[in-house]
Amino acid sequence: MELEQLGWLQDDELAINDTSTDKRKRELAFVSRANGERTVTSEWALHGVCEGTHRFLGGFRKGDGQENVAVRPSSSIAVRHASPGFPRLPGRERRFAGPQEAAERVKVAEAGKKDWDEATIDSTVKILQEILNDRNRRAKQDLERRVRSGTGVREFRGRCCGAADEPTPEAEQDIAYRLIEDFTKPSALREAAGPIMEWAQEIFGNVKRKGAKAGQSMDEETEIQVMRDVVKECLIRYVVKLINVENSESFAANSHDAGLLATPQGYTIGDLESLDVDCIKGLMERGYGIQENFLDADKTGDVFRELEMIDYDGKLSVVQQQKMVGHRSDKICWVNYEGLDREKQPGLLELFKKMISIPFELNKKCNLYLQASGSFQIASYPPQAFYKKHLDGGYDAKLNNGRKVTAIFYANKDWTPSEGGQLRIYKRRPNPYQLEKGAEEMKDDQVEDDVDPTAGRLVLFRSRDIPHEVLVTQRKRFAVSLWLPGPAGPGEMLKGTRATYGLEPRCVEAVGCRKLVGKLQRLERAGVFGKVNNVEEVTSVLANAMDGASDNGQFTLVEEIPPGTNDVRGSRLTCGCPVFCRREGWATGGLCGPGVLLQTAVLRGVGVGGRAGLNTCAACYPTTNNCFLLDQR
Ligand SMILES: O=C(O)CCC(=O)C(=O)O
Ligand SMILES: [Fe+2]
Repeated sequence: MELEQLGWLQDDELAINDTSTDKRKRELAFVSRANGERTVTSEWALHGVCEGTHRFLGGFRKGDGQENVAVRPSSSIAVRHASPGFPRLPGRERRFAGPQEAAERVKVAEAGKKDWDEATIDSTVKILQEILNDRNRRAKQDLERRVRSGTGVREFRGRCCGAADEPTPEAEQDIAYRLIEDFTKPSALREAAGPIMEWAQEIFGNVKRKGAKAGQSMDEETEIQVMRDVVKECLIRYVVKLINVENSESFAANSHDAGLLATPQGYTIGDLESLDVDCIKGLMERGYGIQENFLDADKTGDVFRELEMIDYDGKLSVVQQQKMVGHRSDKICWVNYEGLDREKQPGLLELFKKMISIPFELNKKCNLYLQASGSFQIASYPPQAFYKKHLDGGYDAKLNNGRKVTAIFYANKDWTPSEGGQLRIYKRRPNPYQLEKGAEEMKDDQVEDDVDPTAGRLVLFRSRDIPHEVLVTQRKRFAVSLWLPGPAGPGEMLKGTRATYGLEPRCVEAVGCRKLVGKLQRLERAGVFGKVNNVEEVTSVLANAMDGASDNGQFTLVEEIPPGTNDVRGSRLTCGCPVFCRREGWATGGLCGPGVLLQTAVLRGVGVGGRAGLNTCAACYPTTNNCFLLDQR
C-alpha cells in the first residue's frame, strides 16, 4: 500500500492518504502519529470516506500499540508500516483546532503581515501555487472537497484522480468553483501569503519545540517536508475560512446563486437563535414547522406596508409560464437583500436578514446540509387567487430543482379562517430512501393542516416531500418565500432517535468505551446531538458519523444523560458490520478488531462497560473538518 502524507492537521497529527489506485480505497485518510521507528505503533485514529455503498464517515482512536491497522470498507487495507516519509515526531494528545481557533491564529498571523517585503511575498506566492498544483493538484482537490463538503453542490467534473483541469461550462457557473478560483489566483495569494506563512511558522515552531523537549529532532530533509506539509494545511485552512466568510456575507448582499453550505461557524449576519425548538422539530419529524412572531408586530407592520407599496408600484406580475396558467393566479417578483431600499424598506430588510439566517441556524441544529440562499419571492394573491396543489421540489432528475426547505413568512394582519387563503399542507410523502427501506407508499395525499397566512407567522416545510396549496382567498394576501437548497440524500432523517432535533451537534470524547470483547478504549470525535434526558424516547442522544445520510460509521446510542450534564452512564456503542466482514470471519464483535468494522447494511450493538462517558470537547459543526477531518461526498 502506498501512503501519502496529506498534511498536518494540528501540530503533531498527520493526515495520510492511501494513494493506491483502487478507487474504493482512494479517499481513506488516516490521522496518525509515528514513533521514532517510523512505524505506526502509537495511538492512531482513522477517518475516511469510502465511495459507493461502503462509504463511511467517522473515526475513532485506539490507544494500544498495535501495529496492524486495517480498514475494511469494501476490501482490506492494512497499514503495516508507515511510509518511509514519516518524520520523527513527539507524541502528545492534541485536539484539532476549530475554526475559531484557526481564525484566532489567522488574526495573530495577520498582525505581522506588514513586515513581509515584496520579494519574499513573490517567492511565497510561487511556493503556494506550486503546492496547490503539486501532484495532480491534490492540495487543490483537498481544498475543493473541504469547501464543498456536505453542500450537494456539483463536484468538479472530471477532476477526480487528477483528470484534466478543464472546467466545464457548468463548472464556471458554479459558485464553489468561482470562489476557489478567486481565492487561489496569484493576487489573492499575495494577500494571503504573509498570514499563511506566519501561521505555518508558528505551528512548525511548536512542533520543533515539542520535539526538542522530548529529545527528538528532524533531519534536514524531513524538516523541509514537514514545513511543506504545514504550509499546505495552513493554506487550505486559510482559504476555506475566507471562502466561508465570503459565502455567508454574500447572502446578505447581492447573490442570486444557490450558494455553498450555510456554515454556522463565524456567521455574524444575524442571530442563530430565531427558531423555536418546536418549529425545528416539526420540520424534521412531520416535514413542516410553524412559528409565530418570527418578526415582532412593529416590523411585521412595516413589512406589510412595504409589500403594499411594491404591489402598488406595479412591480409584481403573473407567472407567464404556460403550465402555470390555471394552476396559480398570484403575482410575484424576486428580490434580494441588496435590492432593497435601506431607507424605505426597513421591515423587509429586517425580515430578509432573519430569513437568510435560517439555513445557518438549521445547519447548526440539524443535519440538513442546507445551502445559503438570498433570493426572495414576494407574492400577492388578489381576492379569488389561489395556487393549486404542488410540490416545490422533488427527487428525480425532472423535479429536483435543488430546493430542500421552503420558508414562507406572512404579514397579513388579523386574518380570519373565513377569509380563506390558507396554506393547505398535506401529509408528508415518504421519500425514495424511506420507500427503498420498505416504507409504504402513500396512495392519496391527505390534508394535514390548514395554516392561516397570519401576520408574523413563519412556515418551514420540506420542499421535496410536502404537497401543499393555497386555497382561494377572499382578501388580498401576501407571502414572502425563500427556498433553501440542499442535497436530497443527507439529513433527510436522523435515525435512531427522535430526541435530537433542534439541538446543536457537538463533538464528544467518549472515554472508557469497552468493546464487547476487549479492553477499555477511548473513542474520540464521535458526534453527539445535545444533552437531553428523554426517557420516553429511550435514546436521548444520537452520536453518529454526522453525515445524516446513513448509519455508516454510526457509533453511539446513549440511553440517558442526566439533565445539565454530558456524562453518560450505560450507553450503548454501535457500529456497522459489513456482511462481507462477517463472511470472512472478521466480525470479532466490536469496533476495534484488527479490522475496523464499518457499517453498510447491518448495525450491531456493542456493549460499553463501566465508566463510559461522553464529554463535550467543543461545540462544533460536523462539516467544518474541525472534529471530523473528513471529506464528505
Ligand atoms: O403563499 C403560500 O402560502 C404558498 C405559496 C407557494 O406554495 C409557492 O409559492 O410555491
Ligand atoms: Fe409552493
